[in-house]
Amino acid sequence: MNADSLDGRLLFAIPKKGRLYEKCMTILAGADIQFRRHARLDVCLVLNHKIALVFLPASDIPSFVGKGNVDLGITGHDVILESRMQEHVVEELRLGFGKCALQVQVPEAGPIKTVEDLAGKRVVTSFEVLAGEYFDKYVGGSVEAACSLGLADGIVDLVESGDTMRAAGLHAIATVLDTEAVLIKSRAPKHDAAHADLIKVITNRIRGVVAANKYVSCQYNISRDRLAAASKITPGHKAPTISPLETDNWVAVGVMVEKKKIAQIMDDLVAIGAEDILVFNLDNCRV
Ligand SMILES: Nc1ncnc2c1ncn2[C@@H]1O[C@H](COP(=O)(O)OP(=O)(O)OP(=O)(O)O)[C@@H](O)[C@H]1O
Ligand SMILES: O=P(O)(O)OC[C@H]1O[C@H](OP(=O)(O)OP(=O)(O)O)[C@H](O)[C@@H]1O
Repeated sequence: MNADSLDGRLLFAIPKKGRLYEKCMTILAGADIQFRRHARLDVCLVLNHKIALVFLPASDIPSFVGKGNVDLGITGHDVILESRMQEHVVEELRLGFGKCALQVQVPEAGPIKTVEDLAGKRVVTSFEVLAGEYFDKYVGGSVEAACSLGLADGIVDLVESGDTMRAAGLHAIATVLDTEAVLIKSRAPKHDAAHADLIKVITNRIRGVVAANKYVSCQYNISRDRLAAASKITPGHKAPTISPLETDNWVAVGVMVEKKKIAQIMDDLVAIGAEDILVFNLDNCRV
């Protein structure tokens, strides 16, 4: 591929490997961004849009986007702050995956119980900026946040399930930051005029895919006299869709519900007399 073939294309940076990679592939498929990535090539043309995907390490994406070398990117919120690019990028959309927390961890059975106990001690981390700022605030900068291996009294690292931390005999004593994957664009884009519309289209498509992962469609029957109670349990996105049934005083209700709340909501609906409760996953949506 020569540089000419990128002419006029929106450049979209995607993590080339690691924790965010697979989910990014799902998002791109959901947004109908079609491509064929040839082995080992880190730039690839999108077949059905004037876009080229640029596969980069997640940690390099904020500065590529911030400096306007690429137009859009997906990376972790933590990585943006760690590379001090928050002033240079706009976080357009939280993507609902890559959720984890940057935590201060110390040996479970050791003497250190609080962040203050780490004063004057040695902390190892690859998040020098975030850890450095955190310790400046809490223990007056006397903790050395060194990005190197070696004997340490504590570490600052990402925790999702906590398995890695527990396997190492550590436990968390403080959270520096909660993070998730985000869609970012440059605050000072080089090609904004030409690409602004395409950025809007892509952002809206991805917003639809993310919402479809977050919500389910729920449908149930209930007697009309209990409709007010039911509407409190499932208010819906704008309002519930109510359709009459061919039976006296019964209605069918259709609503969107947050996926993580659906089990409790079904319990609550059954408790007020709802019947025939059906729940459907969404493939895609615009809300
Ligand atoms: N356990 C995890 N659970 C959820 N998200 C994570 C987890 N670990 C990392 N992330 C997110 O993914 C981003 C990239 O992390 P990842 O470890 O996949 O990078 P990587 O490209 O493999 O880098 P490296 O292996 O060089 O550290 C992190 O900055 C964070 O936002
Ligand atoms: O709480 P957990 O679910 O165990 O996840 C936390 C681990 O995940 C990340 O590393 P990853 O496994 O992505 O590999 P890395 O060390 O190459 O970054 C992070 O650095 C932790 O080590």
